[in-house]
Amino acid sequence: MAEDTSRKRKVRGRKIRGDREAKQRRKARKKLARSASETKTEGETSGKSGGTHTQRTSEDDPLIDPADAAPEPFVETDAVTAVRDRITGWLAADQPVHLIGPTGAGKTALALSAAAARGRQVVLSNGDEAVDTSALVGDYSGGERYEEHDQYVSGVSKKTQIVRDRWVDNPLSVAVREGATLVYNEFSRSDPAAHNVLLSVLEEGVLERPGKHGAGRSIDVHPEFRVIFTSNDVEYAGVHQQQDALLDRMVGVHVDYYDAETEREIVRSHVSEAQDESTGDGQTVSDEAIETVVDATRTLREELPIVVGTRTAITAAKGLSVFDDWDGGEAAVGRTDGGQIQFGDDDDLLADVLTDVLGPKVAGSETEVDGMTSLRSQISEVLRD
Ligand SMILES: Nc1ncnc2c1ncn2[C@@H]1O[C@H](COP(=O)(O)OP(=O)(O)OP(=O)(O)O)[C@@H](O)[C@H]1O
Repeated sequence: MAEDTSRKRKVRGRKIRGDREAKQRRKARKKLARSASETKTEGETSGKSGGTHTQRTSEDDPLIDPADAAPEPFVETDAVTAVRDRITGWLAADQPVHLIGPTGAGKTALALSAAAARGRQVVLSNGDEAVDTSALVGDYSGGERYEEHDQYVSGVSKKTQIVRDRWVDNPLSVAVREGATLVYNEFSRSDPAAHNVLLSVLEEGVLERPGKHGAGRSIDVHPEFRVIFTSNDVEYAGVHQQQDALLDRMVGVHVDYYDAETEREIVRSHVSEAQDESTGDGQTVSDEAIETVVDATRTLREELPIVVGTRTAITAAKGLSVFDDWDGGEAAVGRTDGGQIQFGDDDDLLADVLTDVLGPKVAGSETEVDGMTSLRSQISEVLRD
């Protein structure tokens, strides 16, 4: 297997975030933030004596603390920080950013990292056929019971039970109101008509909430509101053609698969994290094994007519860390004295694992068996070269 030297770069300033104590501290902070948000009002009052208010509950609240939004583990090599800095730079220039790239290249991780780096709350939304305007903006959800107290004179008062429709803001409204960073993943999967509301948000700084009655139908966009869109480059062209007017108001940053060294770092960080969580031990897949998996993934990416993203390498490496005693795999791998997986001359185990990982992409068609069989032989062929 040819090593990819063309894109090999010296990696400086590597940093892997992912220490368990820091995670626990962040969880505790998130819990605190949640309990605070339970008493936060939406700012709607009845205007009558005694007053009423609508309380948002923590389940309604899509706001994520920036520390919790930061992906973990997150590797920061020069290649990663270069793209992330482009994104944060455009956000600082008040430009909506659209990350376009192939599946599994790291768009979501970059979007979340860039959003978290702003230090403002983050709101996540996922594009889908079912997403319409109300899924973005909000809707009335059931009745809300509340009491009004009218004090006429001392000792004479009236209590009235009132049930009214309760308006619940959805991700776009919450982000716009709070000045959060909205990460709208795979936005091109949604019907373009749902995005009409985004035009006035981005152009005029006003969000219309079409279904809402009375005052508050439109809200001013908070000056710190920002949005990061992501889309798969194939789907971007093929699923729903979004309005030119919307595309015209965002900048596009292309995200491609990283260089080999960065992909190794990413795989290593995920394998270590998985090991830490399940056994408390450190990395048990050797650097050589990770290098082999990443090289194989990169070669298959070039050779196969299916998408072979960084996620493939991560999953294969995690598989290798548990399947070392698989029948037929013994010739392929062994363990060093330190317990690390080492590859032998035979790549059978690696081919089996990669076939399992990539199988779902070829299965399900009428030629399922042929697909899987030919996938296995193509993988073996690539590994032999
Ligand atoms: N810098 C990074 N550090 C650690 N892991 C990363 C990094 N970048 C990407 N990954 C990991 O690589 C995998 C693919 O990344 P991600 O999900 O962000 O890609 P994507 O382009 O959004 O994929 P999709 O198009 O399928 O949604 C994930 O497991 C992610 O955690």
